[in-house]
Amino acid sequence: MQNFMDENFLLKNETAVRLYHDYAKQMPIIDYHCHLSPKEIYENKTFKNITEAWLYGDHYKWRLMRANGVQEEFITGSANDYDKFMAWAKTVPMTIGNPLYNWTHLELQRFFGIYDLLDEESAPEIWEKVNAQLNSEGFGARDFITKSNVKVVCTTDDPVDSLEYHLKLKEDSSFAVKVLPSFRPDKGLEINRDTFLPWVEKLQEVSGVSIHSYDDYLTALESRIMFFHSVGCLVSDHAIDQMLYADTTKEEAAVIFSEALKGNKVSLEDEKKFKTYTFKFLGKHYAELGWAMQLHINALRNTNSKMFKVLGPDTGWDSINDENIAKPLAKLLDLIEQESGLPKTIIYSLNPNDNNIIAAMIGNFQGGGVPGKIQFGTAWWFNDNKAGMIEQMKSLSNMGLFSRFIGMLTDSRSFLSYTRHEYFRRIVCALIAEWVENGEVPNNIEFLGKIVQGISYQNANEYFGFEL
Ligand SMILES: O=C(O)[C@@H](O)[C@H](O)[C@H](O)C(=O)CO
Repeated sequence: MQNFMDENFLLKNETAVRLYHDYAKQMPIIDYHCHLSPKEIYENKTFKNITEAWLYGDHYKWRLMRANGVQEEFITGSANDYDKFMAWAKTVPMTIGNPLYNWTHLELQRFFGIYDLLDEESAPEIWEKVNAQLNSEGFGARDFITKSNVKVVCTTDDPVDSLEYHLKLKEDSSFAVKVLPSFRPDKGLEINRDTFLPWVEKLQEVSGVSIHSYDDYLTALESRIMFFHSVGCLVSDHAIDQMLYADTTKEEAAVIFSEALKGNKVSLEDEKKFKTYTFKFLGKHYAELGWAMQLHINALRNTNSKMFKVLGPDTGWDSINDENIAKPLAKLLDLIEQESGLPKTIIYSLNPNDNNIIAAMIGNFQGGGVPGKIQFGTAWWFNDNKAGMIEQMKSLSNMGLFSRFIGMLTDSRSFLSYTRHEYFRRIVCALIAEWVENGEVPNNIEFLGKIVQGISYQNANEYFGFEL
């Protein structure tokens, strides 16, 4: 029986052990999609206690605490930080089988040198030990990033954002890590949401373009793309909760936009047309600038209306959508490919039933001399666990090139989440080692080690052009 989370955690045979310890472990991290605050990075935010670092924004933990019967007061409510930590500590033993059980202990091990199991009994001492470290030198936001050997962080940013802190970080030679914005124009595409018109107002203000027409709108969007590019942006990101497509023309999209500008809701068919044409426009500009375009498809967000009113988005009330994606996705990719050529594109679906659809789809649009140009994105959110990662990687390897996979990201709001890359790398090494043990893959450790280092780091460096 294997010891609990020792140095060979998840590594079931000698090949896996060698691949992880001799090849994967030392590779730097490129976190090309996360929700960290550039302000907190710039200010090297410190954390008064482990509750602030762990529980203030992590809806993954919040969901498990709720499932464990913890009252909301001890999750996002008015309880004090110690009581919230105790509520999480009581929940942790109940999370066995969930990745948070392992992530929690990995974070205690890697950042605080604590190898005890976290539970109600050990919590008081762990609270003291961790907080003593958090309140000492070297435990700020920047320190967690540099200690994790992170070379690039791509945050998620609204096109109307000033990028004030990215600009400040760019000028700060004391911090060698690249902190780059990602262009996430969701509010500018969701034409029927109440956020649309206020966002257009803000776009008008920050771009200096008076927006009276769809042409003006596209001009303003382009100006923000160029601004983001000037700050170092190389990635865009789109939450496509429902994959939509409709044949359309710029003239049709312009009429639809004008209707929305008057404050009118548009039909679903017109929403499809507006989104299709605007995506075509965006994809063209992404391709021209060498950006990668991320599509995060099939999330079912804010399902609990009562709690959405209280807590807002990204607070643990989302789940997996089951909208069909194949045809509208293929049509959109084909439209952009025909018109301007697709940008580098990374496709994620929150529904693992879409794994084979995406793994097959990406093969339809590879080319341009770019290895892995169209990527099947790593197991996302509810799939960010051992089974979900293995299933995604098996689909990819069954139909595409696993060796060209750009690998893991944290997608997190916590500075302690970089151990997710270790968790992922261990799973990659175990999967390849299983193929070796089965005689499916030659036991050439140098060759396999090179592939592991590609998936862990080098592929992403080359793919995004970070030039590290
Ligand atoms: O980018 C998204 O829309 C999701 O990743 C969302 O931010 C979600 O709250 C999340 O962080 C899942 O890991």
